[in-house]
Amino acid sequence: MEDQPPAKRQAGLGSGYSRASGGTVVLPGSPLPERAPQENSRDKVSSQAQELGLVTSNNRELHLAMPFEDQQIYPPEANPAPALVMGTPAEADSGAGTYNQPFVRDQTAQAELMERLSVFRKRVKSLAAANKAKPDMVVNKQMKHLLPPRSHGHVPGTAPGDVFYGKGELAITGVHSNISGGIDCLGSMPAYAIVLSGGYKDDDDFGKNFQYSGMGGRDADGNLYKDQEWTRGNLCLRANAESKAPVRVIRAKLDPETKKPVHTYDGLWRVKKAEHVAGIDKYLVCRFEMEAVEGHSTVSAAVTYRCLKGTLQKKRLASDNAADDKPVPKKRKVPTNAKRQGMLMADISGGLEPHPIPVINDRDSTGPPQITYTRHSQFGSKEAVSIHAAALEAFTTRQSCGRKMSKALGLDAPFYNGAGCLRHIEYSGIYECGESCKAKACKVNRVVSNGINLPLEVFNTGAKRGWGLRCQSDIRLGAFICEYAGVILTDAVAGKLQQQGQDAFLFNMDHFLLCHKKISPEDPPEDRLKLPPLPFKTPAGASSSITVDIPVAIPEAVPEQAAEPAISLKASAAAPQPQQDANPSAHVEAGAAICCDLETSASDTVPSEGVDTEGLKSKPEACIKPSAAEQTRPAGSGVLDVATSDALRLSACPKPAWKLQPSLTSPLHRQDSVRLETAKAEASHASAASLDRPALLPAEVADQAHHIGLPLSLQQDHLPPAQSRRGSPEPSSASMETESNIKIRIGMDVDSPQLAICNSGTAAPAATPGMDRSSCDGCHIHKDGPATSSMDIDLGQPAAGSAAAADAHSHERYEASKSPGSADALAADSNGRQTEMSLAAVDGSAVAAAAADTSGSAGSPDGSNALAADASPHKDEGFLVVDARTTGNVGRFLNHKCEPNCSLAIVQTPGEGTACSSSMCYRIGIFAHTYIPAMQELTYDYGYEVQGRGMTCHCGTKGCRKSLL
Ligand SMILES: C[S@@+](CC[C@H](N)C(=O)[O-])C[C@H]1O[C@@H](n2cnc3c(N)ncnc32)[C@H](O)[C@@H]1O
Repeated sequence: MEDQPPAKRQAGLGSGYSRASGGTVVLPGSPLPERAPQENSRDKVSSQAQELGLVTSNNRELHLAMPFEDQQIYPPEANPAPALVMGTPAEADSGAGTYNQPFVRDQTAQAELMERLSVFRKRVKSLAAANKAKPDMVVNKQMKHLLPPRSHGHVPGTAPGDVFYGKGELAITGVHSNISGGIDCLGSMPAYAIVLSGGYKDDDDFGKNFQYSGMGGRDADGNLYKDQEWTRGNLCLRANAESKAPVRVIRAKLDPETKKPVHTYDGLWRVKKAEHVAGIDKYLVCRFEMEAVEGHSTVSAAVTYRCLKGTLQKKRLASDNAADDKPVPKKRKVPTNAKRQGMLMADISGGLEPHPIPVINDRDSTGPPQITYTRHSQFGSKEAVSIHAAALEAFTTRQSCGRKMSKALGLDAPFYNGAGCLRHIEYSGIYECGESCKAKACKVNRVVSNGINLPLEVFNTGAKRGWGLRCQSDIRLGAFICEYAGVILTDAVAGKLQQQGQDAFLFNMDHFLLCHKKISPEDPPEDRLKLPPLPFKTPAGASSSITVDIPVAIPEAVPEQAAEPAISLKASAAAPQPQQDANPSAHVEAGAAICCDLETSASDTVPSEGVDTEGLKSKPEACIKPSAAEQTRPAGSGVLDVATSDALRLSACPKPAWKLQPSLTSPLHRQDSVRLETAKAEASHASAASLDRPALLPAEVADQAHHIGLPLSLQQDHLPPAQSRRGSPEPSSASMETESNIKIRIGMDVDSPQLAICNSGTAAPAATPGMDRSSCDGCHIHKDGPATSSMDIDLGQPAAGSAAAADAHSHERYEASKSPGSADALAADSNGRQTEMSLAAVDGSAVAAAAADTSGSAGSPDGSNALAADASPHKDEGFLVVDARTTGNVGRFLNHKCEPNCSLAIVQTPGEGTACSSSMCYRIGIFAHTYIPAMQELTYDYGYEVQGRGMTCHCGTKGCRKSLL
């Protein structure tokens, strides 16, 4: 290497040049850049060029484009630096070199190189004009004999920052001789050059250093399907690490205008570390940590990251944002020219998501869906904000660190594995960490917070489900898909939308409970859903509830004149009660049963306390019958003072289909009350016949209630065939009553209520007027035993033909609420069109108000007849609903399938980057609960398991329930 002043850098010229970021791109077939003749090499070059016909008409030689005019690593011209020193002979043999001197380009060699490149370009151009396939490969083969021998270090004549168009040009100049592979090497010698294209998941580019994954074991999409081995290129690169021989690095990126790859020679780099580690695809990867050789390298792509894909791009963007102190990724430039067939929009997110989300319709002429895209939910009202804030505050153990929080709650954290996938897909409550958590383990606990990381696309399903969502790549089990974002509304506002039939895009925030795998109550507790407690405790004045739609099994058809269903209460387990709880005037011994037989007739008068409680005390092992006066009311009701120990059983009478099996760990107190209400509604034959959908059985109701914090258990005694989980009820005759709706409200002043409540579901045999209680097999009352609680029993039955009766023909609403101050209440009632279970945190008065509210006009002041005439939709000011009708994200495009591939979880994340006014935020996360191959529609179970307004399900799965709300 001789001492030479650095060459004057020259920008690309001419009409055939397009600018790539930071440099000049020389395109094949374009006029080559011209420059003024140079004294030192022109004659020689010109004669050769003349020979080859590679000189311009004005006798000028051709040159490589010389980008990076603002290049820092070159010494200023005024102060020429010594030439490159290749180190000691030994080092030179190994290719190591010291590279301790600044770089200087060899101009003579540059001219020779340029000449060769010119020939190459000309030939490629002519072959391309003749439509020859892969002209660069062909010409490369033809000119192979002109290639210099492979060597380490800079190829004489090149300089960091030089731009080449295609691997053919890299090969013909000797910068990277392997025209098809990423690693240029021979045998087991240290590698000469690598191309960093950013196409592999395990690559990661941080500019001045990067991580390079080895060769082999990949399928056509770049996914690993087997372990990489220390052979061929991997072995050679490891030799670089051992010998310190530098590697030429070429970064590939797409030219933004031509969309064709542009290769930039980024100079010399060393392999700092070579290791065999588990990659993202779980197979072993040969991974190389690369670092730049100071003064001999540049970072051409660091400013654009266009060569990076997927997680790499996201990581780069994330680190960029962190550096810029911006919480959300930079807005991307949305590509405008759609290439894919049927692509209606290149990116429905308008650049807000890290990946473009195209809208594809290759089936018909339907236009793209019109929505205002939002990455995160926004609050629709101040009320929604305060309910949300109250729910958050309710977590007294709330800590800013999601990991600490989950520990405090005894949850099975960490929630995510190293690849950001849920460790258990049945998680339903997840606490993520924020930016303030600095621990390494906290950093992986930010999956929903980090946002969408999959190449999703909206597409026309063409299967009567409208638009749907799918992913262009395979999705791993437990991977986060997206959140369900929209405008957060209060239950009250959502109820109105629901009344107007505008509920297709409403998502109840506690709906997730139904979207999870249901586990039998017989399963041991440890196998059940791993749920965190939900916000029961609410600051005074605030109100929050969790609402779940729960359909209930439709009982057998009932003759029209059938009257009263019966309910029996039975204390089934004996255990000593604390003496202070004993009530000498009214108690029932543990193991006793209470049978309530209340006759009903049409009347608007609904006494709330009509049961002869004295009779209960004095007539053990007898059924209670209402007084003659009470028989005129439409629904029986009453209060029973019941002694119970640590278990209480409520069973249908006379032939129970389901039993209530509360297993109280704490004794009930005297002021506790259990209210049972039942109502029958008359339905037309048509309605009954249309009940083609099985309902959620009470066991599931209780099971789910258990999982949201009221641990319930149920026993199924006799399940009528008509009520099987997936079966359909028997159609009734025209004059039949089709169901019995039962409202149950249980209040307890205990800290850990454990109650099981179940709809008896046996209206037919129980609802015969004047039924002899002797048919109440096994119903008996014991007088003895401590009285520790009281029960209100309401058996409500709306008048035949009333609006309530007409509307409440197929659904029941279950509501569980707990007041912070006094009583926990669990109630089930009929609410007409909607069947719901809600877990509400309200103050004491709100409980009463809610009860009165749901009771409709026939409700008594104390709400005891809450069920009877209620035909209105959900009226409680409960929890929150996400409305994605017009404002939302891709979550709104996931359709329902009865056998879905995704499930949902409530995720509490830091409020950073969201519209949350508080520091934390509830979000609905959608996760893959199975491995999902690319392009398969992403779906979840909407959870509507009872027939609603008759929308037919078109999910097409084997287990389709045929209907969705
Ligand atoms: C949350 S949106 C899903 C996106 C919707 N497909 C679209 O085109 O925008 C819910 C609506 O999609 C339709 N849908 C979803 N799953 C369905 C299914 N399995 N069968 C029939 N329609 C379905 C229904 O119209 C439903 O009200």
